[in-house]
Amino acid sequence: MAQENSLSQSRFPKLPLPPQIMGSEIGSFAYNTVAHRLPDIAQRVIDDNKFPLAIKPLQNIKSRAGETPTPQEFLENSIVENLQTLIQELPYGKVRFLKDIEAPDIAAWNNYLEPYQGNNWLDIPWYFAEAYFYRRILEATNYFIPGDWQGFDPFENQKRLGILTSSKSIQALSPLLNKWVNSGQDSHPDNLIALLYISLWGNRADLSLWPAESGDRSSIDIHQQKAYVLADNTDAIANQISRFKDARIDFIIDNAGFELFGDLCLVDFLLATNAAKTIYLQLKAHPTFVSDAMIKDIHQTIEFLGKDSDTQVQMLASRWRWYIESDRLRLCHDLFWTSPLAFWEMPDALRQELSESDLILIKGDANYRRLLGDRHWPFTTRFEDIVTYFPAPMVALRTLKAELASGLQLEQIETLNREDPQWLTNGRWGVIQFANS
Ligand SMILES: O=P(O)(O)OC[C@@]1(O)O[C@H](CO)[C@@H](O)[C@@H]1O
Repeated sequence: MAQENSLSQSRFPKLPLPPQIMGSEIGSFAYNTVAHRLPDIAQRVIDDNKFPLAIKPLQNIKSRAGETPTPQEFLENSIVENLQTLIQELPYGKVRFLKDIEAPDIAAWNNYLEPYQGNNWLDIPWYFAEAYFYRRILEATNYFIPGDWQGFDPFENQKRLGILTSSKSIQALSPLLNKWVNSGQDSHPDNLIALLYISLWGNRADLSLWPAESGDRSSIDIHQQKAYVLADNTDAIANQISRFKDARIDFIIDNAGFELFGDLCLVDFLLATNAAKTIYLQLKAHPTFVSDAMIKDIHQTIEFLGKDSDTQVQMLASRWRWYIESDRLRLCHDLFWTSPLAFWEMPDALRQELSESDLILIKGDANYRRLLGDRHWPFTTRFEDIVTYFPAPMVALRTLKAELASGLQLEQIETLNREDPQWLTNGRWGVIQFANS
């Protein structure tokens, strides 16, 4: 039941674009991320993995003023030294072209980087700096280069710990989900709404902000959290989905770990009630933003759940495995999802594909930032007025972890500024916004 989603609509926002968020905004969360959080994340990559020590001390490359390591020098150098060089570059070093010429995205990335040559990490758009940073982590660890570390996920340990620390919540949720799924069609819309909240609050367990070792962030009281949803379109969303039969739904996934478990619970319900005939999970083509999920993370999560001691968890895992085997749950990845581009810069082929969807669910803070082009929109700007360019009806489920927002009321903003000054970045608040353009 694919509605004809018009592609003829403008593929760019209709509203004039406000300025981009820049790391150079001293005192901002963007500045703190580029100057402090990203170096810490790179250091954690070193600490979390047993990379080989320096094969050959980094040639005193810095003496060749303005030059950067050749691909061979990079290969001869150790992964640890590459990561340490990256740490030293942040934030006043110059951004440079990527060197891992074997990578499938090298031409695209070096095209993105062209206009920023000579800039330091603060003088480029914030989202660009983050996406580039995570791509530089893969260059440093030889992710795309044939050899011992090709295809190695440098965040694997963090992701694994992320799900291990959520076992109690997984075992608490599984019987509930199995009951709702087995009640099938006459399952009450309240169950769907509860699953939207579970998906939303799973986004709090974001490993780029809170390393897995900082403990279980998954145990939350869903309905008690309603008060923390600043824009809540769940009723309209449930109403729309209640009219679906055998629809196509796309889910632009965010993080692995407990967040992914919550997202797959929502997927399970949509498939079991036949609201959706097929669900496409849009996943990352390579590791990024520490915990962002790839196809392998889906398989590993289901495998992990299948080995749980609790039969309710085992039951749900076998059902999820069956959805994949019966092609009702399709795992897709695309290099656009790891690119630094705003969502309105999506390639035509991907845009065409997504236009076939009856509803697109979009998870997480980084994706929300890309929906808005990571720009300084007034927080009262209507969300649906910004995302008019999107090729299908969509729902954003986001906990606020960046200084950007839309669709809020002025009095809300004033109250939040007074009562919780860190409300934009502490992950305590969320939005569930629906744009049915
Ligand atoms: O997309 P997610 O996982 O919800 O959050 C990712 C993210 O919030 O992590 C950092 C912390 O704010 C931001 O730089 C980035 O937007």
